[in-house]
Amino acid sequence: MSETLLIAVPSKGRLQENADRFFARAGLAVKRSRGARDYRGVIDGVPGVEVLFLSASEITREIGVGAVHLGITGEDLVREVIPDADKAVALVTPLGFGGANVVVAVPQMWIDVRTMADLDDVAQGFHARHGRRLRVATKYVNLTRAFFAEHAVGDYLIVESLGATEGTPASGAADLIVDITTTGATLAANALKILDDGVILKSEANLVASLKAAWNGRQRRALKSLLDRIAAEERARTIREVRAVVPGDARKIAEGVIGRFGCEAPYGVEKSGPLVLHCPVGAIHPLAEYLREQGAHTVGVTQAEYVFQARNPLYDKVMQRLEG
Ligand SMILES: Nc1ncnc2c1ncn2[C@@H]1O[C@H](COP(=O)(O)OP(=O)(O)OP(=O)(O)O)[C@@H](O)[C@H]1O
Ligand SMILES: O=P(O)(O)OC[C@H]1O[C@H](OP(=O)(O)OP(=O)(O)O)[C@H](O)[C@@H]1O
Ligand SMILES: [Mg+2]
Repeated sequence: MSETLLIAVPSKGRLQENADRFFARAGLAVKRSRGARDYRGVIDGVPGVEVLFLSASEITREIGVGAVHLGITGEDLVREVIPDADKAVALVTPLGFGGANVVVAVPQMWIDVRTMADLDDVAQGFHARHGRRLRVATKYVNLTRAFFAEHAVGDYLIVESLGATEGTPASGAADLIVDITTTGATLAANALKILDDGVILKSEANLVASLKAAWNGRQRRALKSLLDRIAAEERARTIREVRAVVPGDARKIAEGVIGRFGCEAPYGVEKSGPLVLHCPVGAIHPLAEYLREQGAHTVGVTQAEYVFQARNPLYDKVMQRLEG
């Protein structure tokens, strides 16, 4: 393999646009090389990185065998496609898009079937009544097998489906399905309902690192350089910078709000202030209220573009998994 770090990025489908936006947010300009090799690209200003444009399912396979170092793909695909995924990959960070649940859904007409236990009852009597086993249409064969085994449902047959899975109960090709859903519109249009305990996985797009790939020093440095920008953007997005001047000892107030609101004082606090805090987005309003109760005249809140920290939790996570 070459010396470069290979990162696989969705080239089409519903993850592509969001993946482009994710890189842009982190200040990473992904450039497609022109000409015959335009399924490859580079990232401006980050040497030693090569980008591959693939479909989400191809990305997942490549990560699983260690043919690429990093990729963006759905957790559903990771768990379905990669054997022993927990050992083969590190989920570096969830990306906040591509959200979808993998679910067990049955015809709405099956009014007595609400849970996996009910489904087991149906499965057990099914062969005697119909002369064949219950059929489950899905492309998530491995997730289905594992989930049904967990619920001790054994008497069924998987019908592999590569598209229009939701239509198979109506067409008679299957009795129920396991598929991915976001809005539920496709299930509803096909008169299917999700079992009460039938959510197999809540998935979203992740930045995923392969633990099977060869990671030499140059590739690790390139990873650090990428994750440095990604972590700084993530930190900036999830906190707000809060400024205030309080009467009295600012260090005491800082101590209080750090415990109470989950804030940090990243630049330290002098006795005479001012307070500069990094606080979780959800804590901003109660914090602003509190600081005014403590005598602050004005509380300013801004969103940083990047917050670079000495330790990079994303890089550390990958290194721990590689070395552990
Ligand atoms: N409503 C949804 N339906 C399907 N996939 C979704 C949905 N929402 C998010 N996703 C994510 O997108 C992934 C699939 O993306 P997409 O269908 O665009 O590519 P793909 O299935 O890999 O393409 P192909 O099958 O052509 O190789 C899913 O595995 C899932 O992680
Ligand atoms: O719950 P909903 O919001 O209705 O979304 C779910 C549907 O979207 C996906 O199909 P997609 O459009 O990707 O077509 P595909 O089956 O060809 O991948 C998925 O396979 C479901 O059929
Ligand atoms: Mg699809």
